[in-house]
Amino acid sequence: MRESCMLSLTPKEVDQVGEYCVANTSQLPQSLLDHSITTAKSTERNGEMAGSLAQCAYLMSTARTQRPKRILELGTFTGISALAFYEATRDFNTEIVSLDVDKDFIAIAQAGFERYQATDRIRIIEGDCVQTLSQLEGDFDLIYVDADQFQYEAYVRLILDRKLLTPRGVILVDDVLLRGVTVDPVMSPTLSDEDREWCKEGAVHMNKFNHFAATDPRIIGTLLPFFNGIMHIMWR
Ligand SMILES: C[S@@+](CC[C@H](N)C(=O)[O-])C[C@H]1O[C@@H](n2cnc3c(N)ncnc32)[C@H](O)[C@@H]1O
Repeated sequence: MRESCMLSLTPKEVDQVGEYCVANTSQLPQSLLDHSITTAKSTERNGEMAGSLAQCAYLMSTARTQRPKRILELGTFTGISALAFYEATRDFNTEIVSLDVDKDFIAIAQAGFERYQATDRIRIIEGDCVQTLSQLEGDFDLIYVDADQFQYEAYVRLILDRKLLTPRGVILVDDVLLRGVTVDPVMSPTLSDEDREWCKEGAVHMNKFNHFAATDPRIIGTLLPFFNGIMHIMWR
């Protein structure tokens, strides 16, 4: 039984698999294809912080299944995941609220939303997520957590304590495996020393977060071993 193992790939092979997934995925909208190029050109390290097109397709399918009235995103970056939610929810008139602290990223995202005429349903709130979550009102059917990885537990605790998630809602928390370094500091041999140090620092917080998500009595947490690790959370 090895079906829970992630593929062991070199960075080049990861890109190849990503391209293959996109080529075999239905209807990725042109806005996302274009915005992924804009993101790669306008941010450091080829827009590495952005969700991949394959991951955007996964977010779109989840949003379509959930048929949400409201989506909350923590971590806008250049807006590609928010745009994915927007495209997926054209039939549901979903309101999308996206949080980020970085003015420069927000400006790129906002320009993209204007270019793709998505400003009618996407609203960005600028500020630190912990502060914004402490004041945000309303409830959300889908919450995507993709901001400061050191703060994940604080984010999800606030979401639960403040009942920002609807009774049948879903929280998706990105990057919880940190290229496998959350599991074992020597995993992913092709990681650079710099990236490994960063992942090792994050892993301390991520291990605490994953344990919290798996054991908090209010929720069911399921750690999914795809992309960079996704924690799927719903009310128990
Ligand atoms: C991984 S990126 C988000 C990627 C985006 N969801 C996508 O798929 O393209 C993380 C984002 O979180 C933002 N961020 C980091 N710390 C934050 C904080 N404390 N509060 C709000 N946003 C934060 C960063 O500015 C960055 O844009």
